[in-house]
Amino acid sequence: MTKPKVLISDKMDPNAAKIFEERGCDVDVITGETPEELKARIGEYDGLAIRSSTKVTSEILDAATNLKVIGRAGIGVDNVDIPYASGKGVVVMNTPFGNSITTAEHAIAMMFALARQIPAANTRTQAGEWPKNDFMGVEVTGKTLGLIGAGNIGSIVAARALGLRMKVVAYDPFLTEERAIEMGVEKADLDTLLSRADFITLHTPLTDETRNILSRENLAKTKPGVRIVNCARGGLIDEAALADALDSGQVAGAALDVFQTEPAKESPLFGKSNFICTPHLGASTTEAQVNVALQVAEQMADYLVNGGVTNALNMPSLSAEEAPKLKPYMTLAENLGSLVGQLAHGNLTKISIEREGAAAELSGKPIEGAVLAGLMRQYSDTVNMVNAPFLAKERGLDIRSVRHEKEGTYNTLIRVTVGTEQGDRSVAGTLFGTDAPRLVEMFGVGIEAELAGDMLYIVNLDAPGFIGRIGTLLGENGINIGTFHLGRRQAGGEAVLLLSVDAPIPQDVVKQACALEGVKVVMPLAF
Ligand SMILES: NC(=O)C1=CN([C@@H]2O[C@H](COP(=O)(O)OP(=O)(O)OC[C@H]3O[C@@H](n4cnc5c(N)ncnc54)[C@H](O)[C@@H]3O)[C@@H](O)[C@H]2O)C=CC1
Ligand SMILES: O=C(O)C(=O)COP(=O)(O)O
Repeated sequence: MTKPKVLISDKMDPNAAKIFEERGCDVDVITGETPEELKARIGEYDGLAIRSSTKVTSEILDAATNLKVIGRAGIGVDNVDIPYASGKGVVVMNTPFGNSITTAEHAIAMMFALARQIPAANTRTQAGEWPKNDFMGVEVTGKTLGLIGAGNIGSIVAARALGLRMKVVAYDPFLTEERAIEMGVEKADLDTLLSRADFITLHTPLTDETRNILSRENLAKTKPGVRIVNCARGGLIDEAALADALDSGQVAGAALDVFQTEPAKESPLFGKSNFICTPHLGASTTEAQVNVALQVAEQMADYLVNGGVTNALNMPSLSAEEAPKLKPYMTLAENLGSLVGQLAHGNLTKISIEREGAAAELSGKPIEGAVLAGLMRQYSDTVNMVNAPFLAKERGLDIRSVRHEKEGTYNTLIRVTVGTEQGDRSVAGTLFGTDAPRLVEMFGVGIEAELAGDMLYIVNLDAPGFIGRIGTLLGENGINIGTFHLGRRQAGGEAVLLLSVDAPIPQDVVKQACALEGVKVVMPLAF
């Protein structure tokens, strides 16, 4: 097997490259390339490891013809076009906790730097001025911290602020009352927070809802003399409005680690005496960089080498231990999806995926992804488990997943039922032993078959002589039959015939088979 190839395109702790190599990947570290250079190179790689500098746009993804996984050594993934990556079947992972303490500490450091004007005092002291009378600070003890975003980083900032004897008011639409009590913070709406906070720190991702959350209008609602810290994402604050608010004194000080446009080479904020900034250093500590580098390399290598999925933003998790156990189920699931997809001719409105017995104990999402991948392969060659659920939803397919803990006839079973214009159609399969996927039921008829290669599906009226006639027809056309599987509901009723053949069946042979007496359906299948 050729080794997966990974490109590290942003500055990353050397532990990342080491882990990739140890885990069986070839790795190149090439940082600081232009988008054109990256576009020209990316086609060679199975994995791309990044921080915030590399912008993974749709153009880059179009050129990334072999790419399977993007790993973000850090938290924010706004530099990756995730919907586009999902559409291309590329898994996007991040390391959601590795740098959160470090970033929370940076926010607290910025808050103190603002409260005591440390950067300006330092500059002027070192210039020989000794400006002791120019820097009157404020205490943080007893002050109110307004926390916008109370997730991983926000809650660490809250804990540190409580330790500093501050009061914490949090605005986060997803924060429950119980969690707020557990964190020791007061849950508030945004306007209340703005009117009460002496310090505001931001800890949300940049989304359509959070963009410009500190707009000109909202800055005007703040308590006069507020100090604002943003170590989350540029774009959360209207920078021009913030510059005006600093000039008017409405905002007494602002500290930004992140800017709307990065690298920020110019800004209306630069040069203001009550403004502090750092060049996106929130995650830049030795500890955090080792954490995220190790973690991203381990996660990506797991996926590329073993199929394990951790911390993916566009796919359910799957541990490296569970991945090998799931492998035969994934083949079964994909084949069942493919079978119903081929038989239903695309007229599908809904699909239900049932797991019974041992299959019910396994993660449902990967099995669901594999069924949908098999199903959606009728429409697109580039479909895989990552993009199949998105494509299925795009087509308006109603997807249901059901688990039955109790075993039925088989100790493990996957059943796929699709809703078509002609009514519901169901197929089911099991594993023989631990790793041999088998179809065991098709449209209510018991039939045992391995779904592989080229096959022919026939429904006919059960009558003597038919099997001989179909065998003769295929033989006369030079088609060799590999395996032969029969099933029927009752003697003399409808019978199902599933043949595996050594080559695809030509259309004219299909037509001849359709013309045979008693034949109702003839359909070539491929797996
Ligand atoms: N400056 C730096 O170097 C670093 C910046 N960050 C950034 O910090 C931010 C927060 O990271 P985490 O705490 O790990 O993320 P998280 O996902 O744990 O927390 C984000 C919180 O924001 C809340 N939220 C979402 N929409 C909101 C809205 N409209 N209003 C208020 N709250 C809302 C969510 O409910 C969630 O609780 C991210 O944008 C991340 O990219 C992270 C690491 C380093
Ligand atoms: O993890 C994050 O979200 C960060 O913003 C850190 O960015 P960086 O890896 O330092 O470019």
